Amino acid sequence: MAAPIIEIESISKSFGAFQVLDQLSMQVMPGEKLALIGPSGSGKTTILRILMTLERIDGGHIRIEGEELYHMSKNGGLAPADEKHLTKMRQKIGMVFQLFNLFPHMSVLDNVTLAPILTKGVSRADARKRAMELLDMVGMSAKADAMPSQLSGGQKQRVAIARALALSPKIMLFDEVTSALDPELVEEVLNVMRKLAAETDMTMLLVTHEMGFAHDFADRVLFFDRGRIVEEGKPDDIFRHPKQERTQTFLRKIIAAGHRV
Ligand SMILES: Nc1ncnc2c1ncn2[C@@H]1O[C@H](COP(=O)(O)OP(=O)(O)OP(=O)(O)O)[C@@H](O)[C@H]1O
Repeated sequence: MAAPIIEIESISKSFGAFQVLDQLSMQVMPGEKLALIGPSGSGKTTILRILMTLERIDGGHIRIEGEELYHMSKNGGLAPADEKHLTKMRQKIGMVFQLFNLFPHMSVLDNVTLAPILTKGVSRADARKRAMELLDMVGMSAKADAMPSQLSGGQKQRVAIARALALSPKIMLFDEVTSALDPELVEEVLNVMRKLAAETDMTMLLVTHEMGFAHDFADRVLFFDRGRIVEEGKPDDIFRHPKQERTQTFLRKIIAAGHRV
């Protein structure tokens, strides 16, 4: 049996007195498509940010392909080891954020080529060639010379996906990537994600409030509440036959609000 690509072991994280994650453990297998669902504030986004080393952990272990992501630092506390290690680990993971985070003063093409040129030393010509392939894949090659301000939210998000893919990560993290979009733009972004799921063997972790999409997309769904995994299973088990009362209550509210699960 293959080894997990991500191993999270008893991690804890507090912001001041507020404990967001409480001894959380989970494993992700290579190529798995995972949906993280649950009420607001349950810690889903924090997990993605910790994997991306945008937040530190207070305790526990995270291993990516068997390699420790955080080490005990000289002044105590767990932190990414050093710049070199951090760069290497970060290249394994791409993240797409709710608010796109494109560089506003750079063209679409420059947004996508920047990281490979800067962090991997890829030549400008090679970076452009790869960027155009990726922009084509997300249906944005015609806008390669446009500036982000000239794009719709859905277009920006598709560029952000191409940019995250430019370092050829093995793991992609999607943090509520459609929640800032007008409803008519949601589907174009979800279609790109469907395509990625179908055509690549990347490991994908998705934090979402789109339960219908999570149901179609995921191999496994994790339901979070107050920094813990309350229930996990195949989408049909979680969405059609949730066992835990907290999962049932959460889904009842979603359905009552008129959403598909
Ligand atoms: N940098 C921070 N400083 C202080 N508190 C924070 C910080 N980041 C997150 N939090 C708090 O931690 C809790 C968990 O946040 P997180 O974003 O992980 O939840 P979530 O499950 O992703 O929620 P949502 O679905 O609303 O995005 C929230 O109460 C949030 O306010």
